[in-house]
Amino acid sequence: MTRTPVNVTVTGAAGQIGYALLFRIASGQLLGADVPVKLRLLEIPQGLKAAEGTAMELDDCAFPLLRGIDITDDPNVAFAGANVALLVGARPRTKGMERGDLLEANGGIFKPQGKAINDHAADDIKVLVVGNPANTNALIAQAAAPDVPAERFTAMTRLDHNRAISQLAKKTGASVSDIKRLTIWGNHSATQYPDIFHAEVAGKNAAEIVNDEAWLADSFIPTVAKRGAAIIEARGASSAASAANAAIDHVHTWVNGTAEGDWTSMGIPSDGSYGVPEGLISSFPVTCKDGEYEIVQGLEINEFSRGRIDASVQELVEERDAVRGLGLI
Ligand SMILES: NC(=O)c1ccc[n+]([C@@H]2O[C@H](COP(=O)([O-])OP(=O)(O)OC[C@H]3O[C@@H](n4cnc5c(N)ncnc54)[C@H](O)[C@@H]3O)[C@@H](O)[C@H]2O)c1
Ligand SMILES: O=C(O)C[C@H](O)C(=O)O
Repeated sequence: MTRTPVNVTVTGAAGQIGYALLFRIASGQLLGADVPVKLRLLEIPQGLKAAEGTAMELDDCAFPLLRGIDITDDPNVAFAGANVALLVGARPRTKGMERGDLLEANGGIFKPQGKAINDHAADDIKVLVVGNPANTNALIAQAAAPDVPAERFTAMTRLDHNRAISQLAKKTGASVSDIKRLTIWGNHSATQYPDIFHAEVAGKNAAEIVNDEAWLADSFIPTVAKRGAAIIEARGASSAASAANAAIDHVHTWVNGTAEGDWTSMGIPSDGSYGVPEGLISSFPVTCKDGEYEIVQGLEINEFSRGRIDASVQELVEERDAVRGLGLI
């Protein structure tokens, strides 16, 4: 355990997801059981006291891998030397707020954070945006960081991916570990498309096993795509522990790789693959190896999938055009 600690910055550290996330990072679940970490917690001034309370609890866990905790409300300090940044803090939509207002308010958060990452983060920085609207917030941060390779900015669709695996496991009676090669395409929103046409259940094609297009269209896809709203309805607050779990999964897979024969879903800048306009941060099937990801190529996209991918991508185009109109990118 003589390794140099990895600097992990978490924004919105005093929020619900932050509370579910920080203990898992400090215990080694984000990067590995032999990787020491230093935490940098970024909050707004009103959140600093609660973040200090969480830091006290982190101390009280006596995690062997945790080598320090800094708390700040200054992005330039929070991202100094950051190797991994989890951008969780965002402005939620409140009553009477239009979509444009939400994008503008989040631009006020993600633009300066992108600039601070550009100016102060470590050369190997990897960024995961969790705060909604995650794909477009990632685009805003990325645009403000021209010196950082664009592919280091990613958005979280791993929660959707995990939700889809769980629903498919229930439907087929398989265990979740038997399900491979599932894909979330598009936006982390109700237009996302969870695709089982290339997925496998215990080595057999999932769509053939299910063999029920009505279930796909009327049950599976809406259940996965609207799960976030269903959790809010049930809990009175948005998903937190499952979102933190997905953030851990996303970064762990990015850093440590996908299993042989499997892939995962990540919101990443498009290279034009599968007809998704270049530069949009959209969810794709990806494999990861040696800290890099690659889009899975050559999948045949049937008519059922094509229309759904295009609809979600169209929403991303509209979000991109809106933030462009606001001068945020
Ligand atoms: N991508 C996904 O799958 C997914 C899933 C669940 C939730 N989310 C999103 O994650 C975000 C956080 O959710 P939560 O439940 O933790 O919310 P929360 O309101 O409990 O916490 C957000 C925290 O961010 C802080 N914050 C606000 N502006 C900040 C800034 N400029 N810098 C640093 N901190 C700031 C707030 O003070 C607050 O403590 C929301 O946008 C939510 O919609 C995304
Ligand atoms: O916070 C939300 O709007 C929902 C969240 O993105 C989720 O998917 O659970």
